[in-house]
Amino acid sequence: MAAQDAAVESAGPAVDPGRDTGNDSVRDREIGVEQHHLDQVYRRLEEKIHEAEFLMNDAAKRGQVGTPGALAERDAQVFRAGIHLNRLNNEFEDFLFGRIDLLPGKDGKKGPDGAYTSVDPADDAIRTDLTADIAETLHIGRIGVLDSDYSPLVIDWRAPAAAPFYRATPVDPGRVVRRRVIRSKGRRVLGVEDDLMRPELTASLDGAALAVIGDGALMAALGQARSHTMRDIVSSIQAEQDLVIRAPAASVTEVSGGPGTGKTAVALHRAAYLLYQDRRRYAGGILIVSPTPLLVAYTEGVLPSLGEEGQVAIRAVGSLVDGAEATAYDEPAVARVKGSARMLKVLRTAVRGALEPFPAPGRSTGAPGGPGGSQGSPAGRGGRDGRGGGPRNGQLAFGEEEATTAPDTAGGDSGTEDAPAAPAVRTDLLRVVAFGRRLELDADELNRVRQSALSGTAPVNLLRPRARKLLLDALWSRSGAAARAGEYASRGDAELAAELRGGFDEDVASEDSFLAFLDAWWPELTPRGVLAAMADERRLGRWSRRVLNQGESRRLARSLRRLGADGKGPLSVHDVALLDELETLLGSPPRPRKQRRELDPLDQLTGLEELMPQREETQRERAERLAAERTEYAHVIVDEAQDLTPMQWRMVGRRGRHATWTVVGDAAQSSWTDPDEAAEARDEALGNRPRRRFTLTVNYRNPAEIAELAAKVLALAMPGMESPSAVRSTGVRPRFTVVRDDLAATVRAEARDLLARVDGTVGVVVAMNRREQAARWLAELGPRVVALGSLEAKGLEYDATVVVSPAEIADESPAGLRVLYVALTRATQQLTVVSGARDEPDADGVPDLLRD
Ligand SMILES: Nc1ncnc2c1ncn2[C@@H]1O[C@H](COP(=O)(O)OP(=O)(O)OP(=O)(O)O)[C@@H](O)[C@H]1O
Repeated sequence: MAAQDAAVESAGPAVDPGRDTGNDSVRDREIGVEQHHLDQVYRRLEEKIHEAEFLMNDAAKRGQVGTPGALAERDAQVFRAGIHLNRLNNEFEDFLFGRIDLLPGKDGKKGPDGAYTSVDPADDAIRTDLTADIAETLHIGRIGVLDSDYSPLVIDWRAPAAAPFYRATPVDPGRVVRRRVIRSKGRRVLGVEDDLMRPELTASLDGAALAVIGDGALMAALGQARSHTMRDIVSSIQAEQDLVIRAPAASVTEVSGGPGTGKTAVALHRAAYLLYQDRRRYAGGILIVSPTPLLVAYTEGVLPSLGEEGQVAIRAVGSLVDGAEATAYDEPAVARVKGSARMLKVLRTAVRGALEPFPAPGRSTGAPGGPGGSQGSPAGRGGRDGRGGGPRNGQLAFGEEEATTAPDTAGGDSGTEDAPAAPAVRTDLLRVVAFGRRLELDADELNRVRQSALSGTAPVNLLRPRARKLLLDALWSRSGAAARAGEYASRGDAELAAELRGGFDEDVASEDSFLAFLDAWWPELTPRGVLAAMADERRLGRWSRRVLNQGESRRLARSLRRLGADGKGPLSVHDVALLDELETLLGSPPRPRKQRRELDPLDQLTGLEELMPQREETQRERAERLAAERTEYAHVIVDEAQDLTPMQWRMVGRRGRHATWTVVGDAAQSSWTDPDEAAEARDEALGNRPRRRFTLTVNYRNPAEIAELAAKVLALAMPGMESPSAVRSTGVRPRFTVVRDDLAATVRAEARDLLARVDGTVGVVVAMNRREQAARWLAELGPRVVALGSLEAKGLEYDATVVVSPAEIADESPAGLRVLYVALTRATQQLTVVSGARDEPDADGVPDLLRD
C-alpha cells in the first residue's frame, strides 16, 4: 500500500539522505522562517478579531435605534460576529501545522484558494539533471486565513488545495517535494519535521537549497506519551486515511481495518471534513455512535480541536434514547438474547400482552377493591409504584443479575403490602348506565373487543381511541336505543339516528366509571413499563413462546427484574435498544411540552430568538440541546460497528433513515456472538444505498513486538484473517509474569513497574467480573493507572497495559478470544501479561493462548 510505504519510509533515513537532523543552525533558520510566517498570520488574525468586535459593537448600537428591522439586523450581525470571534479565539492555539513546497503545476492555473489546481507537475518542472525550482509554498492549518489582499496565508486542512499535504507519498508524490509539519505553542514555533517526497531531486526555493529537518512527523506523533484523551491527527493523516476522510458522502462509506489503524481518528476527522464540505446539508446534524461512554469521553475533545462541535453529537450506544442511560452490563448469555433479532417478535407480542390485566384474572380476587386483577397492567402509567427490585447502589457488575434478589412479581398475592392503595377498577367487567338503562360487557365480550381493536396495525397506544370506539359500539348494540335508531334510519331519518347515537356516546363517555375503566383496561403503555412487565417469568414465557427457549426466557425475565416494578431501575446497554424498539411499537404518547426558557422581550420583537443563544446558553450548550431534541440525522457515523447487535442496528437505523453513513469496524474485534445475524440487521439499517469500501492496513498504535503477539490470538479467533502491519518497532518485547503470592499484589507490582517505564498512562485489563476488584487493587497508584473490564477497553489506548489472565478473558463469553485480541492491542509502548490460575504458563511464563 502506498500509505504504508510512505509511513515506513518516512521513518527511515534511507529515503532522504539530504536530511539535516544534526545541524542546529539550519534547524534554527528554518524555525525562524516558519516563525516569520506565523507572526504574519497572527497579525492578520488580530485584525480579524478587531473587525469582529467592531461588528458586535456596531450591531449593538444599531439595536438602540429600536425599529424591528434594525433589531433583526443587529441580531443577525451579532450572531455572525459572535461565531466568528469564538472560532478565531478557539483556533488561536496551534492552528498552523503544515506546509508543502510544490513544483509548478501542469495547467499553471490557480484555484479559488490561491493554489494551483493541477495535481501533476508541469512537464518541464524537473530538469534533466534532476534539479527543480519550488514554484509555490502553501501553509496548512485548522482554518483558512486570507491576507488583506486575499492571498492565502493559511489553507484550511479540509480544502482541496490541502489534499496533497496528506496524499503525497514518495511513491506517488504529485507536485509535492517537501512536506513539513510545524509544531507550535501559542505564538511560538517550536520545531519542524520534514518528509521528502522526491528525495532524488535537488530542489531550490528562492535560489537556496531546500533544507530537510527532523525524522518525520508521524514517528514524532506516534512516540509521544498518551493522556486520557485522544488527540487529533490533523498534521499527520496518512494517504490511505485521507482517502476515507475525503470520500464523497453520497451513500455508505464502509471502513474496515485492524486495531490501531486509525479508524476512530479517521471517523472523527471525516465528520469535520463533511461539515466543511457542505455545512448546509449537515445542518441536519452528524451522529457519531460509539460503543461505550468511556470511548465517548476519550474522543470528545477531537472535534472541538478541529474547530467543530456544534453539529456533531457523539453518543454511546447506551445513551441514544432520550432519558435513558445504560449503567449496567448484561452477562453474555443475557446479552445474546436481548441483542438478537428474535426479540422483535417477543416485543411485538409483549406490547399487546401487556394490556391484559395483571395478575391474570384467574389468579386474582377479581372482586372490586381486591388487590389483584383490578390494577390494570403494571406497564401502564397509572400502574402502582415499584417496590424495590432495583439493584444495590444503582450499578450492577457484569453477570450479577442472576444473583439479584427481586420480588416475585409473578405471584398475584405477593407484593401488595408496600404498595400504595390504588383505586380499584375491575377490568373483567364493564358496567355503565346510559339513557337510564344499565349496560354490561363481560370478560368474554371485553376480550373480543380488545382483540378486534388490536387487529389494527397502528402502534398500541395509538389504538386506544379505536378501542374506545369499539367499546361504545358494543354497549350501543346492547342498548334498546340501537333498535330505535335502526327504525329512524329505515324511515330515512338518518340525522335523527345519528343524533341518538351521538347522545348515547356522550352519555357513556362522560361517565366517570367508563373513563376509569378505559384507563385500567387500555392503559397508556410506556416502554419502561412493558420491559418491567416482561420481568414476570410466566407472562414472558407466554409472550416468547416458540421464539425463545425456556432457559433464555427465564434468564431474560430475571435480568429485567433489575428495572423494578415501575421500570425505573438501571438499564443495560441492551435494554436501551429494547426501549427504543418499544417506543416505536407503542407509539409515542404525547410528551409534556418542554418548558420554554424566558425570552428577552427584544427576542420576541425580532423573532430571531433561535439565532440569539449567547445570552442564556453557550454555543456548546445549544449544540447539546439541539442534539438532545434531534431524533434523525443527516449523517451517521458508527464506530466499532462490528459490536452492534441486530437490535442496536435497528435503533441506530431509525436515526439515519434519510442519512448518508460512514461505518467503521473490525470483524476480528467483535464481541457479538452471531456476526451473520448482525450483518443482516446492518444491511436492513443501511438499506440498498450504494456502498464504497475502504481498508486501512497500517497499525499506528502497537509496536511490532506487541502486534506480533496479538496476531497469535487473532489466528485462533479468526483463522486466516490478516493483521495490519505495525509501522514502528520499539525493541521492547512483551513481558510475561505468573502470579506469585496473590493476584492483587502481582498486578499492582506490574502496573507500578510500567508506571516507572512510561511517561503517560497505564491500563490494566481484567475479565469483566473482576473490574471492581481491580479498581481497588490499583487505587493507590494514582490517576495515570486505570482498571478496565475487557469490554470497556474497546477503542481505548494506553502507553502501557497489563493484561490479566488471558484465559479468564477468553472464557468469559463465546466471543472471548476476540475480546482478548482487543485487550492485547491497547498499548502504544509496553505490554505485560499476567498469567492467572487458568492460564497454564510455560517455563517463561507465556500462557498457552499466546504460544505459537
Ligand atoms: N496518521 C496518524 N498520525 C498520527 N497518529 C495516528 C495516525 N493514525 C492513527 N494514529 C494514532 O494511532 C492510534 C490508533 O488510532 P485509532 O484509535 O483511531 O485506531 P482504531 O483503528 O480505531 O483502533 P481500534 O480498532 O483498536 O479501536 C491513535 O493514537 C491515533 O492517534
